[in-house]
Amino acid sequence: MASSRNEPSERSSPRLNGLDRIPKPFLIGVAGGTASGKSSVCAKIMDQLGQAGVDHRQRQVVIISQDAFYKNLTPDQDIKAKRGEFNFDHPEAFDFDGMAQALKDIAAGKIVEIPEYDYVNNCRKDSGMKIYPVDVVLFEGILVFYFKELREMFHMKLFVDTDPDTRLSRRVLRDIKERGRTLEKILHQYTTLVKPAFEEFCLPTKKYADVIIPRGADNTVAIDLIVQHIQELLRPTKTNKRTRHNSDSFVGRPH
Ligand SMILES: Nc1ncnc2c1ncn2[C@@H]1O[C@H](COP(=O)(O)OP(=O)(O)O)[C@@H](O)[C@H]1O
Ligand SMILES: O=c1ccn([C@@H]2O[C@H](COP(=O)(O)O)[C@@H](O)[C@H]2O)c(=O)[nH]1
Repeated sequence: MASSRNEPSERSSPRLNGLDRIPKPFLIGVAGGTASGKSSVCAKIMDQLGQAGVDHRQRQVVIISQDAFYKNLTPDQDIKAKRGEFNFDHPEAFDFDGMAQALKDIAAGKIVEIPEYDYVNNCRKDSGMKIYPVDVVLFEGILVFYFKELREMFHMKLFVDTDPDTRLSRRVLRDIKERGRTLEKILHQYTTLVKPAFEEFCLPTKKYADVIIPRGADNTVAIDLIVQHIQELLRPTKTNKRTRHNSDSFVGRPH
């Protein structure tokens, strides 16, 4: 469960250019199918905002994965998960309340503890990640636009749109290398659960995106434009100097 405290920030680094005038973080949702490149796109955005090499306690941009909010499995579900038969792609698999509370606390400038997820053992790790007050939050996951309350909190919504064959081949390589899976189990889980759930729950949320990014992290033009746009939005001008609230976006486009 995410937890939060009203501790004062222990940091002294300067805020991102101009953000000292904007008290709330800029929340960006990044959705897309499995292995579409959501994490890679977020990493590139963070890099281009000049934050990649910065210590996590000093950072003004943070990436949070929705996967941190998978519910704990019951013993029966755990047995199914080990066989590749538990549906991790269904909205019910996520702790929606935990996600919403964490985002609200981050938006309120609190220090928040986010769980870390262990894909090998299908459970949360004992350790978590402390999120200090930041200027920009990139919240990525397959179903970040599925939950209305969550969706409406984002100031910018990106959908990473990568060809399904490419996604499957990347998922196979990644899950064998990093998530302790066998080819047989990956393909079984993909065809019976991941692909149908993508079509039912993830793909229909593409319509909520402000920007669709074809080819994911390879799309340097789209990423450059998004980074420029973020920097432009966050820079105070004579006309947008007023304080921004989540329900009072100064971004031109209505959601
Ligand atoms: N443009 C790319 N070219 C080659 N491999 C990529 C590319 N983008 C992502 N990958 C790889 O594909 C896998 C999934 O990418 P990732 O960014 O983690 O996707 P997601 O967060 O959507 O699951 C990772 O192993 C990553 O290194
Ligand atoms: O224990 C787990 C948790 C998740 N998954 C799969 O992960 C993807 C979501 O992560 P991406 O980084 O977006 O690919 C989802 O499709 C789940 O099926 C898992 O296999 N096991």
